[in-house]
Parts: sequence; structure tokens; C-alpha cells
Amino acid sequence: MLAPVLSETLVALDFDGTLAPIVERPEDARAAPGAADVLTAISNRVARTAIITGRPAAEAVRLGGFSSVPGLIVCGHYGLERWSSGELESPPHAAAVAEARARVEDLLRPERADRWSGASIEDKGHSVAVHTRRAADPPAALVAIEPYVTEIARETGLELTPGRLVFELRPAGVDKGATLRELVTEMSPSAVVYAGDDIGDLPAVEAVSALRREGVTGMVICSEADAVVPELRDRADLVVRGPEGVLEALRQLLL
Ligand SMILES: O=P(O)(O)OC[C@H]1O[C@H](O[C@H]2O[C@H](CO)[C@@H](O)[C@H](O)[C@H]2O)[C@H](O)[C@@H](O)[C@@H]1O
Repeated sequence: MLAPVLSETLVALDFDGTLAPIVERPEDARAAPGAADVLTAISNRVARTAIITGRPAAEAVRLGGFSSVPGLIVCGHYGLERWSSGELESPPHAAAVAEARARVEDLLRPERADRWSGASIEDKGHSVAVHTRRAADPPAALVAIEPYVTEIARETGLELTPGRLVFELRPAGVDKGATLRELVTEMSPSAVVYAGDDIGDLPAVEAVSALRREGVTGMVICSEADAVVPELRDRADLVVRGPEGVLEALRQLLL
């Protein structure tokens, strides 16, 4: 399907769960073995390769080992930041994030945290994430903490974004769909491939559907990581087993 337009294709990829296996501690995540080589091979054949991630852009480059992938664009914080050719564009931090961080730190004090004991904060600068993967009962801890982080989001004017055993508090108005659209506007590709695994990837999947209606060839790859997001799996053209499966699908595109 893509072979005739491969050189005019934009390949956009999520990071955690798609290029990097899910691990217990966010700081321990690394791209699957061979990921940088596959991205290099892809970049040499397509119009553009991009990563669109909830991570800070420079962190995704570092954890992935992607600094020398030719022409790679990394859109961090869902598109708030952009890294390319070693240069990072990043707006000033929103003041509301500092307030949210203090409120979350308070929530996680041991004397308040009985129902989400083991939950941890990830301070991402432009946003704050609350993870429950290391709680005794991670899904129950996520449910228990939800009303409290919802209240923090409401009071600080930040957006609450759910993910894999995580809630993120981040500036509103940016999502992976809008960011994918921006890249398409800049590059006018004939085809778009998007690979993701989580709820935060759904706006990009929606953007691919809209692009198809406009005549752009689209392909969605769903990475089934440690859990499945049915709305994503049901809309995917290809469902693969985690980052290893994503890399294999990308290799197949080159054949
Ligand atoms: O858009 P992504 O690249 O998928 O990033 C989304 C969030 O991923 C990270 O959290 C997830 O992966 C962690 C490491 O495997 C895992 O421990 C956690 O449970 C997952 O939710 C990252 O920590 C967040 O900052 C990203 O926004």
C-alpha cells in the first residue's frame, strides 16, 4: 500500500509503549534494542520521521539514543516542544504547573497517601505526572487519586490527561492530533503512518482518519504493550506486540 509513496511518507511514532517497553520507573525506560538503527533506515527512505511523545523532547532523544537519527523531529509534551538537529524549541513553563506540582507533592505525603501509597510524582517541567504503577494495587490507587487530581486540574486550569497508570497535569490546548496535523501542514506528505499504544495517541489516530478523508493515505499501527486500549486497537490497520512488533512493522515497510 505504501511502497509507491514511501519517499513521500511521514512516519510519526509514540515513545513509551511503542518504541520503548513499559517499565516500572519512567526514568528506566529505554528504546527497544535496534530502535535507533530502524529509525535511521526509515529516515533514509521516507519524507520525514517524527516522534510525538508526552515526554520532554530532549528526554525522549536521550532515552531512545536517537540523537544521530538523520532528520528526526521529536515533538515533546504532546507537541509543546520540538527538538530537531540537536536544537530544542521550548516555551516558558506555565506558572500553573508549579502550583499543581506543590499540590501533588502534598497529596503524596505519607500521611495523606494511605489509599495510593507507593504513587510517585514525575516532574516534567512543563507538566506534572502522578504514577501509580508502584502502588500496592496500581489500578485501585489510580481510581482513588482521580477526584483529587481532577480538582487540582480544575483549580489550576490545567488539563488532566490519563494514561497507563498515570494522570498528567499539563497546559491545555495541545494534543498529538494537532501536532500531527502541524507536521502534515509543514510537509504535505502523500501518506502518514502513525504508531501508538495509549489513550494520549487517540487524537493522532483521529487525525489520520481525517487526513484519509482528505485524500492522504493513512496507516495506524497499534502497539499492544502491557495493556490494550480497545479504542486504539479497533481503529488500527495493524496490531503488533509491543515495541519489538513496531520495529518489525517498520522494517517491513522498507522491503
Ligand atoms: O506519549 P508517550 O511517549 O507514550 O509518553 C506517555 C507517558 O509515558 C511515560 O509513562 C508511561 O511509561 C512509563 C515507563 O514505561 C511507565 O512506568 C508508566 O506507567 C507509563 O504511564 C512517562 O513517564 C510519561 O511522562 C509520559 O507522558
